[in-house]
Amino acid sequence: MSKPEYVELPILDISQPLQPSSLASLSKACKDWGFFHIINHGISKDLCSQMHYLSKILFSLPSEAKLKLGPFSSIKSYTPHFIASPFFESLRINGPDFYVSAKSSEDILFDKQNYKFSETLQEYCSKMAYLSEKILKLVLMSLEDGFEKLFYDSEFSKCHGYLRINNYSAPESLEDQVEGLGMHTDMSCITILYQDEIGGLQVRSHEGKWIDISPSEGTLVVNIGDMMQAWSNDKLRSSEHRVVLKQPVNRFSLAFFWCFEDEKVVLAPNEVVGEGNKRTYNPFVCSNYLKFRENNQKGRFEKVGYTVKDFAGIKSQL
Ligand SMILES: O=C(O)CCC(=O)C(=O)O
Ligand SMILES: [Fe+2]
Repeated sequence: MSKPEYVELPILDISQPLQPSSLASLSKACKDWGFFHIINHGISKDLCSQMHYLSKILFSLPSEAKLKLGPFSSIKSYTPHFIASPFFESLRINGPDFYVSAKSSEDILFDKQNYKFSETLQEYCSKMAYLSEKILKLVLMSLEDGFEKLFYDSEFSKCHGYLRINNYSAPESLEDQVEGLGMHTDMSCITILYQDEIGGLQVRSHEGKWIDISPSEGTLVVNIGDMMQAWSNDKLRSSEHRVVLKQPVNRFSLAFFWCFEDEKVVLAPNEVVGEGNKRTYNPFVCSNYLKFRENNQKGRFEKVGYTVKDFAGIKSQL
């Protein structure tokens, strides 16, 4: 397999108003890669360490305990190994009341011990929800100055978030490169990702090359999801990405997805399409796309019509 190349994605200091040059690099990164980094985001190192600590406790529970939250339980917050990959398992915490969601899993997982599980998750998720709103406004601004004022309240004020705590177990053999999470696009508007220091996240270039998105302390990764790609009439890119496991160690990540409400009709406003440009998507209801993806989950991404383009894209007539 050829060595992945390197891409320099912008690192935005989001504690400061963005300068025109940063907005320009954000705009380019969202169009070319759909990925960028943020720093000074207000998520402390301490909070990330606490999340890591809780994740270790949670995923080291016996399978029987975790499966009480599994696909065949009423709560369904746990995805066991062998669904996404043999190495991947995750726990989902839903908004808008992250505390209640975390507590319902906590009560089933742990007897009476108090690890401050739900409090910590609530703190992390509410900070992520706040950050998502802020970043979405910057992304709108990067499309065109004034779009955040024009569209944020009317189109994005009912967005909601959920967190996936992802655990990748250490592969035994590294002879072939091991896929921890196969190629996919996110269904969100945007995703904010914390990855530990192990590395392995890769984004696919337009030419189909896999490029490493290396971890860096204090930095979060942001990526554009399918909903924003459709809403922006393809001006923002929802890139395929995956996780490869290159070291014989456990890997941990936190993916926070900021999504449209289920009943939202996703349709790029005329101003976003721009005069003289063709629409690239038919309008669709958000939840119908989510169902479409669920039904295709077992299909191989490369072979089966699987993305928002396959679902609602308008085929160009050549
Ligand atoms: O674990 C990672 O770094 C990426 C996870 C991811 O892409 C996802 O959960 O959608
Ligand atoms: Fe993803």
